[in-house]
Amino acid sequence: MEFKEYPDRDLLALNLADTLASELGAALRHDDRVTFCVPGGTTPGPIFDALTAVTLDWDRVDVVLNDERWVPESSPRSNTALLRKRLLTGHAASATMLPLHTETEEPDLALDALSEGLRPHLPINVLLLGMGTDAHTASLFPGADRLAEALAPDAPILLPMRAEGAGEPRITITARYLKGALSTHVVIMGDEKRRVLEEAQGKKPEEAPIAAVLPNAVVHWAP
Ligand SMILES: O=C(O)[C@H](O)[C@@H](O)[C@H](O)[C@H](O)COP(=O)(O)O
Repeated sequence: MEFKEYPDRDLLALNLADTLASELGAALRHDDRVTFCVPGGTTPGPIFDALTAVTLDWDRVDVVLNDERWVPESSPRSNTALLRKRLLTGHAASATMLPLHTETEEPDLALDALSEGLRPHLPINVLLLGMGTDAHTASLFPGADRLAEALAPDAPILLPMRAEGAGEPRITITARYLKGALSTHVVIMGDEKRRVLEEAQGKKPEEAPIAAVLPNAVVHWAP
């Protein structure tokens, strides 16, 4: 794991957006299409804002969420809606969003169709992950009902996930396919998340799921 510390959140957002854009650019020189996998939640908005100002062959970029909350796109908790608003705009408006949500009542019913939609776009070229203060990443929550399956080496691409700390049911890319990414960045802000991340390094992914992706990750932190 590599740890990068920034003096403040604005500088983190600008520098990390720059790093992600140059990795996407390098991948685009090599491949016809490139998969960029990103978190929802509150942290990545300013990074997305900076990315939308970057000139890239966005029309050859496929964007997919790490995970989604099973709520309609009209909900303020919809990560899909966040992406449409903050990432698929400006220069990045020509990128393609690979869906991680459908209007079915439960994520379980949409799993096969969404997984088949993702399969041709794997492995992920550039992966950005967030982390919660319970050490979850994507929707790999400690204590979640299907965490063991999602951490298994033979896991399917997607699994539904229900956990106490998660609010609504979720759908998540499993650890196997997150770990298969060609480049991995984790973004965290604040002292509490830094402490949680440092402690997670000595723990098993069953206890602190972020530990599953840390060995190959660059962690970006600002106070
Ligand atoms: O849908 C989600 O909730 C995310 O994808 C999730 O894994 C997120 O990255 C962390 O919960 C951190 O969230 P914050 O950035 O809001 O702290």
